[in-house]
Amino acid sequence: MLTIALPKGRIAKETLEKFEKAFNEEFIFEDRKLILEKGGFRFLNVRNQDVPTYVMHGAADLGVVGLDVLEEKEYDLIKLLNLHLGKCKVAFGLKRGEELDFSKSEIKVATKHEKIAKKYFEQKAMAVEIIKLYGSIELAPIVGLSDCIVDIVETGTTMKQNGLEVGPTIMESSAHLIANKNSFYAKKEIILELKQRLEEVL
Ligand SMILES: Nc1ncnc2c1ncn2[C@@H]1O[C@H](COP(=O)(O)OP(=O)(O)OP(=O)(O)O)[C@@H](O)[C@H]1O
Ligand SMILES: O=P(O)(O)OC[C@H]1O[C@H](OP(=O)(O)OP(=O)(O)O)[C@H](O)[C@@H]1O
Repeated sequence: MLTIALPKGRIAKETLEKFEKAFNEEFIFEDRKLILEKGGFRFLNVRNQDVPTYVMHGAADLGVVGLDVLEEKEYDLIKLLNLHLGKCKVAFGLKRGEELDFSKSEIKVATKHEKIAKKYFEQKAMAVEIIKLYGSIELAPIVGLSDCIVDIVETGTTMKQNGLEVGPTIMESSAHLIANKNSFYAKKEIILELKQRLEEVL
């Protein structure tokens, strides 16, 4: 049986809709149940950021997750299919009217995306202090916690309403179907069949 980790939260609804179309059946995790069995597949209801962890450890063969989370986890997983949902970018946010002061000996960056931010500054050979936050990232430069932020931008409204401007983009993101490498080679036929079913409803 193939096990697929599906994300809770922001991209849950659109993800379930894709699977509903592909399977031509309703997909509902009843009440507090975290497992759903459908058409010979087992679906897991997990936190968005935990999806790659389940797939990496082989507890799920496949998963659906945003590229931003995948990049942040740095796991060696197969990207099978772009589902073209949950579209956003990971970008800098700066106080309106300000620019990054590259002459500073160390730039303070508040972010949920620690590794993505660190890699960006490493490539530019710039010293950076990463301040890990778990939400409300846009507050950080306004109250002097950091010089800038690296965060998800979808419409840009949150930055705008908090006195920030969207700066350079680090990466574009959308939800992808991902696979565990061993599962992919061991269960290639069924995985490719599922991929095709999803492709047909995109
Ligand atoms: N405006 C947005 N804000 C946040 N994520 C967005 C937005 N637009 C699209 N996304 C995508 O949706 C994914 C899910 O976001 P969500 O807020 O549900 O989870 P999370 O906070 O990253 O994870 P968790 O629930 O595990 O803490 C993100 O990883 C990103 O790829
Ligand atoms: O560009 P926008 O359309 O305004 O969307 C971007 C905002 O949405 C996300 O926040 P979320 O709602 O997940 O809150 P949190 O990060 O504070 O948990 C993200 O971290 C940004 O703050």
